Amino acid sequence: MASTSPERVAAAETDGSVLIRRLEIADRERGFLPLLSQLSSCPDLTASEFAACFADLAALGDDHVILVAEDPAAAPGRRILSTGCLFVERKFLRGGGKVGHVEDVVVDAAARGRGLGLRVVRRLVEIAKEAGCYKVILDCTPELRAYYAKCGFVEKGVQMAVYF
Ligand SMILES: CC(=O)SCCNC(=O)CCNC(=O)[C@H](O)C(C)(C)COP(=O)(O)OP(=O)(O)OC[C@H]1O[C@@H](n2cnc3c(N)ncnc32)[C@H](O)[C@@H]1OP(=O)(O)O
Repeated sequence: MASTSPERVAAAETDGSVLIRRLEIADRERGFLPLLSQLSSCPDLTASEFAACFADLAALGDDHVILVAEDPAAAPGRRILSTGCLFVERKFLRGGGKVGHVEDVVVDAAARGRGLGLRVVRRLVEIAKEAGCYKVILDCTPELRAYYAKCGFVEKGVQMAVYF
């Protein structure tokens, strides 16, 4: 995840106004946590708590990729418009195969309907393919079936969970 990782994948792409790139530590000041709170509970982290979490995830290298979509023209604290995460799970199955898990996809409420969610998820799927994953999976609510179908996913199986 960290921009300092030697095995970092080249994730950046731009349409001229919004840049999609990997999460940077400075994104705490650009609205990353308030954006995540539009998806689920995401209490604020101090700068040092954020840095510690960033370092833990950065240690996973290209097995944990967090993308953000940044609008450099927006107000400084509201520049991160979208995010999504890819976790690469390594297996003994399939000759030491890899499975990509897409998690924590969210677009700022004011920026929805502009194709940002599609761009972020498609880029995550490309990264998973480039990493050698044989499939990419995710969990979502029934209401999001059509959105993820637009992103190239097909329905498969049933989600089960134990919450603590
Ligand atoms: C694995 C997970 O993380 S699941 C959690 C997903 N996140 C959330 O539910 C958080 C709240 N919602 C959001 O952040 C956004 O609404 C998202 C991420 C679901 C969609 O992001 P957007 O940027 O608005 O979607 P985007 O504009 O890229 O839409 C792409 C296509 O999907 C369609 N679409 C978008 N949202 C939906 C929806 N809820 N239901 C059906 N179709 C949808 C769009 O109409 C568009 O179709 P088109 O290309 O034919 O015009």
